[in-house]
Amino acid sequence: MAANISLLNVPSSSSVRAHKLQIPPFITSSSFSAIQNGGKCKFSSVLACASSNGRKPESVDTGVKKAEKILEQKRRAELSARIASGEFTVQQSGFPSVLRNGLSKLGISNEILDFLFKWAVDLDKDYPKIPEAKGKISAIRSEPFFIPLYELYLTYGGIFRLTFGPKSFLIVSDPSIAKHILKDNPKAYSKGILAEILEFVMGKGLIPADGELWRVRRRAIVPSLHQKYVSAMISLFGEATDRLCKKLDAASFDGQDVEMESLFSRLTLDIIGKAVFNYDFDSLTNDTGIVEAVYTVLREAEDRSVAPIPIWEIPIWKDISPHQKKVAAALKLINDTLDGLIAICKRMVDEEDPQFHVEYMNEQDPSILHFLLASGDDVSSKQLRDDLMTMLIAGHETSAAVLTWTFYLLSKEPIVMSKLQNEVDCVLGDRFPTIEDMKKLKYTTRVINESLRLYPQPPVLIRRSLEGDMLGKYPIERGEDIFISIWNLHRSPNLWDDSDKFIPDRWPIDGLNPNETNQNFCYLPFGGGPRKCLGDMFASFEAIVAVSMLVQRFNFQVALGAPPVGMTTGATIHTTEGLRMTVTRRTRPPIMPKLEKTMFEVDDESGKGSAPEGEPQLGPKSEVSSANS
Ligand code: HEM
Repeated sequence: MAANISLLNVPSSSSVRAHKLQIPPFITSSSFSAIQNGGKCKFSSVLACASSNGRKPESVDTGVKKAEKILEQKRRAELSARIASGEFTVQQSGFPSVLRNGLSKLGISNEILDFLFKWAVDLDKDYPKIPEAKGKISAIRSEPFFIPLYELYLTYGGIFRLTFGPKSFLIVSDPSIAKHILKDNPKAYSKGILAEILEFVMGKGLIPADGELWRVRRRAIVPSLHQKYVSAMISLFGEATDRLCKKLDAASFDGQDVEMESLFSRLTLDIIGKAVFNYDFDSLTNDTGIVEAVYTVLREAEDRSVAPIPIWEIPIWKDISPHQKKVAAALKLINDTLDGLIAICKRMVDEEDPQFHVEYMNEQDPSILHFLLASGDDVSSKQLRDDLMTMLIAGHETSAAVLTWTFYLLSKEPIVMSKLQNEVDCVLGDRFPTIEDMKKLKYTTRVINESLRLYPQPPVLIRRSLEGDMLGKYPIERGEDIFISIWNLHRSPNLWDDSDKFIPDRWPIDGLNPNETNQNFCYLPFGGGPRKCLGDMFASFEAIVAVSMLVQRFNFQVALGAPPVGMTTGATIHTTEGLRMTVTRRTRPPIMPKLEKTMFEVDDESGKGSAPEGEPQLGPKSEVSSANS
């Protein structure tokens, strides 16, 4: 997560979500308090209709596509007109942070620099100014926040300042600036608002943690996701997906439609529970107290992120509010469960006297928790719990969202679907996928690469500058809140041909697996630099296994009469009203095995699987826009 926080796909609440606020969980300022979501995304490329996936005659599909296009053009024209009319007004700002940077490097404290530079602002007139968009709250009402940011990006470019009343944010959509923040100078940035919001649930877990604590925890956790562990996870993914298939089988037999988003949320919860701390939520089968508790906490994180007043911080409130009491009870249940699992695992490790080595794995319990304890990880139970909770959230909602949007996209492109099914039939026939199949399921991987391009989870990354820095040609000062819009990077018409279209073939089938490095930071579904997602290979394989097994066995169509599939967001992108599909059993596929080349390789020193890096492949346009120019 998501910033893979999110939080937010609570199966029972998709209709509630539709009416939730549309700002990310990290924007808590009261200046945003008035932002309300009208409930439907107007971005027409995500409107689905029951006629997709070849269900109705071609002419209806074409008509719908035309209507969508017209709506999209109209919406864009309206926003452009508002920008032109001055609803967003360009202003100038900037700070002499080059000088400040130099003084900082000489060891002058930030307090002194802050004092000095209050008086020095006027000296800064020679520096270029970051374009500034002044926003009205109404401008981003009724849409997921990253959609208006996209429109503003088209107007203001790869870096601009967005000011709402007293609050201002830098919006970065330029690959070279994103690279600078994430990879070249990451020490100058913290997780900022994100850490503040997530504290109640993740504590000092790996996502919100900064500085030395983050370094120590990352060094301890990364080795646990070694190649052997990830390979062992393939059967876990397969077994969990098989349970989902059984559910779909029953629904298809009964002629019932299914809401796929909530099922994917349960699938990935079951997987991550086993993978991280060997706990079987079994949420695909049961609604136990602990599953409900997990969703209560996730929902609370979302609610807190958009609440106008942090009412939960009022000491007495949490004791008298029934809702806050429920949240506290849910958190306690999860924490107690995690403490219990840690205690059980500690006993197991004590009894087994493990011969610890780099690819250590307990066959009965291959979980990350077991690895950490066996490694002698010297950490408090509270820190361990925070890390486990962080991975639970990070690896749950992100993966669920990827599967949801992949099936949504597939439902709109029957040709892609049949090509995908063809590959799966050839590679798998009717058996479960194995680790060897991961490199053979090339088109499946491309489908997921492309889905991650169009629906990045999360759509923005959050940072706060810890010192003055240069972003492109612009100086910035300490304390700037920054959103790196992955959505904008992934959909930029300057960077991609047919940027809004779902074209898995844009990624050469025998090319390298695309990642931020070989795509020059135009494509960064797992972030980049030292804080890159550590579950990238885990998540990629999880998606490949789930997608391949599902399309191997079923055909999927958006259900007739299903509500349009709009977007809403916490940190990952959710649908507004779920993804209702009609699922039908496929006839047994023929078995035609073949295919050879490797798409994923083992990552060097970390021992963690990762996509290989290399020269840029076809994907983004070769021209990379830059705010430096
Ligand atoms: C498709 C699924 C996933 C996506 C799209 C995804 C995406 C991301 C992204 C973009 C980041 C960088 C955040 C930032 O720089 O602010 C991140 C970080 C992280 N992810 Fe993932 N993630 C996924 C699955 C997972 C899984 C399965 C796990 C755990 C097994 C995981 C654990 C983490 C952790 C712990 C971090 C924080 C790393 C750090 O700050 O050092 N993610 N993820």
